[in-house]
Amino acid sequence: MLSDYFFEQLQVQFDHQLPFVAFKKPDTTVIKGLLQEDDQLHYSLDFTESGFVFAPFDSENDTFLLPFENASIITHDFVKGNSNGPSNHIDHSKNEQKEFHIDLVQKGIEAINQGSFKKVVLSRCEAVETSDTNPINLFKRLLDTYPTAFVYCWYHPKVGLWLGATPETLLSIRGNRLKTMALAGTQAFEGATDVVWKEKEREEQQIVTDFIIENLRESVGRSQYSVGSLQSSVASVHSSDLKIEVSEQHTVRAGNLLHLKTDIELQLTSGTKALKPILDALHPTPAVCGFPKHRAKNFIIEHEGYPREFYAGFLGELNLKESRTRNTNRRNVENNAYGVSKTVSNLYVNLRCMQIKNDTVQIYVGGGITKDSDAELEWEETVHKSQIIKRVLI
Ligand SMILES: C=C(O[C@H]1C=CC=C(C(=O)O)[C@@H]1O)C(=O)O
Repeated sequence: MLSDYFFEQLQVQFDHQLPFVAFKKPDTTVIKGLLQEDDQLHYSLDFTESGFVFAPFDSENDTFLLPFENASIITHDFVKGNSNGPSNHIDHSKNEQKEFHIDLVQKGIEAINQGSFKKVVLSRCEAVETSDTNPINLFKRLLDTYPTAFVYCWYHPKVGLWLGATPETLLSIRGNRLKTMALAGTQAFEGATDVVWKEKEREEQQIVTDFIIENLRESVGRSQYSVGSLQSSVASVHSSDLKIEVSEQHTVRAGNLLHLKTDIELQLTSGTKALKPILDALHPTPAVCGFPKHRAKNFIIEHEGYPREFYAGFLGELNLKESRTRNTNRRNVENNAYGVSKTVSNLYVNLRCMQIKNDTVQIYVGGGITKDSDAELEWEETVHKSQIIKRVLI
């Protein structure tokens, strides 16, 4: 029984096989739903459109859009329910899966040793049987279990049904402020976050940070950056000399896992706001693909043995017009008359996700491979990651 009206509307939309997306951002308590009134497919061609974007791992494939102007927007205040907690789901990853993945990782390490690339992210897709594939129930369980993730449910009858709870932001732009992150390196969370990281994970994450800085520098403009400056005050920005602020590597928790993260921010100048060059330069980052990008991507497409589709793609609000009152100080009556309008994009990397197809759940999980990887441990890492989704299955 779906008692809540918000969730009932999603269910009706799904029953009528009409497109919708529902999502909650990590820093909010509001769940938003966009319900499209017909089943027409819309595309994003150059990221100038306005709507909820759903982009694949491989940018050669179509990027879909649920345009704001074609959707009814509904919202709901998130109140944590009691549907989280260990599920009854029995975890038996198949042996053939393990052999295939270990073999794949070994091939990746060989290619690295032969100088083909420095890092590659190798993944697998696991089909899991569950007694409840209702997307609205699964969405509710994801919301309850992962309150600090970007949690979503995306459906289009002509494309498919995807859900996830991702810890990774690809890009967030609010007005002139651009924020992103390098997230990589994994260990199991065992009660403490002040853990020691091995050189392998530090290097794997540093590759992502360096790639993002270098590609922002090229796509946004000439820049300089300083490590560890995010806490300090922002220096004044010269129009032709962008300053990229980069935090130290630090540990963050995502469900049963810990990752290494670096926050990266910069101020855009007018004339550098087109999203396409930035997204083309960044996506897919070495957190989900590898370095150098094209060689790693070719290796993935050739060897993984399944199409990633939207796993490791990105999704979120694109060019949303946000209006705010400039000044809430009652005495400053004159300024109250002016509203401030900003264009906002909040895009997330589609990780810790599942696709529901023919009443089966397909879980997508991967991990970064470097010269120091151990194939057995890389397999274990994907098992840990798969538990994030399995925890909401019954
Ligand atoms: C590719 C995935 O995670 C990425 C994000 C964080 C840590 C990762 C890692 O340790 O390999 C991956 O780069 C995934 O969850 O499928």
